[in-house]
Amino acid sequence: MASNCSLPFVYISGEEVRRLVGMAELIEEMARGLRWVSERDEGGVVQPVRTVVRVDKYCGNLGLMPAYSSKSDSLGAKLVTFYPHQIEGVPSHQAIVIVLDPRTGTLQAIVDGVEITNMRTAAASACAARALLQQAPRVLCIVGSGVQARSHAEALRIHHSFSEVRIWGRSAASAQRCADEVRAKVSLSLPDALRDADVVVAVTLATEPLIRGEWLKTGAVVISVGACHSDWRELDDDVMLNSLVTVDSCDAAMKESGDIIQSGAEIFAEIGEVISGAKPLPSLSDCGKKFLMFKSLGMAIEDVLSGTLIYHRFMERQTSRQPT
Ligand SMILES: NC(=O)C1=CN([C@@H]2O[C@H](COP(=O)(O)OP(=O)(O)OC[C@H]3O[C@@H](n4cnc5c(N)ncnc54)[C@H](O)[C@@H]3O)[C@@H](O)[C@H]2O)C=CC1
Ligand SMILES: O=C([O-])C1=[NH+]CCC1
Repeated sequence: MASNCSLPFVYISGEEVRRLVGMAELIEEMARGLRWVSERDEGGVVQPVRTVVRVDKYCGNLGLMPAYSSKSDSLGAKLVTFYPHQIEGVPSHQAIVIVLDPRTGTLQAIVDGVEITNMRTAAASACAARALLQQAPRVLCIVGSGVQARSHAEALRIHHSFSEVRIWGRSAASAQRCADEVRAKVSLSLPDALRDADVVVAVTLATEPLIRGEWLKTGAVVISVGACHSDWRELDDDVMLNSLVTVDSCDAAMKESGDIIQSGAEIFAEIGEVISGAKPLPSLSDCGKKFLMFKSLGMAIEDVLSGTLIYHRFMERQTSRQPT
């Protein structure tokens, strides 16, 4: 705890986050969190829908995301900024997660929130893919080539072995860099990238519909991670109205998801209800739909469960290194 020893709390960097927690275990942690959220009072999660402070002068946003879980006894909050038109070299999303002692309210840790956001978002998507896929998938298409594209390529491969992973990005050079890093192929045209894909992950900063239903294979699982404002879109009405729609949180979706609000698509369930078995998936032909989709907006509980797990790991390591 060298650099932290004079503070009553610890600071945990992004590099340490990566060392302390793996994607596979975070997937299971997110599955618990998603289930608890959907169990309402019984699940013991308290989390208001994110408050977003708009910084219109700079086209930025500051999200405030507090949460408590009585089941895991975790209390904390994330502060996240997202600046879609970011300047070169500055990440579009920056964050810190604070971990508090739920018994006293005392600050225990400030954890780098960038790495937590990257990992927990992809881990939640991997839970959703596992819950929604009806058969083993072959082709994964990732639309977008930023940091979430990379973490999703890692997380989705944990439970599924894709024979092909495709990346499409607005900039061919950035798509190529991303594809090289994650061992995937670049597709230069979006319809080609989507053709016959079993799983489609949309991780862009698009504000207008980008993915069209006519380009998707019937039965595709679509995971939409971007478009977190009521006036932003990533998917067209054809995708939305022909999908069996699941979300991380109904309350958040009805406030923040432009794709859901503007298309008028009905929400079938929260993904936690599918994971727990409370809402079994109907067959697509029975419900007259073509696609299954998960709309992820990101929830505070995902950050607080991750931050608490990382904090406990960090403290265990410190204790085991203390001279006796
Ligand atoms: N649901 C959740 O829990 C979370 C969602 N997000 C969202 O995921 C998305 C991706 O985030 P990051 O990878 O961190 O961002 P990033 O800045 O690293 O990457 C964004 C990608 O979107 C592309 N892009 C920007 N505008 C576009 C457009 N009009 N059409 C097509 N592509 C476009 C960029 O070229 C880049 O490849 C964002 O919308 C972000 O807000 C991020 C964190 C958590
Ligand atoms: O959950 C999250 O951290 C975010 N969701 C959209 C932008 C950031």
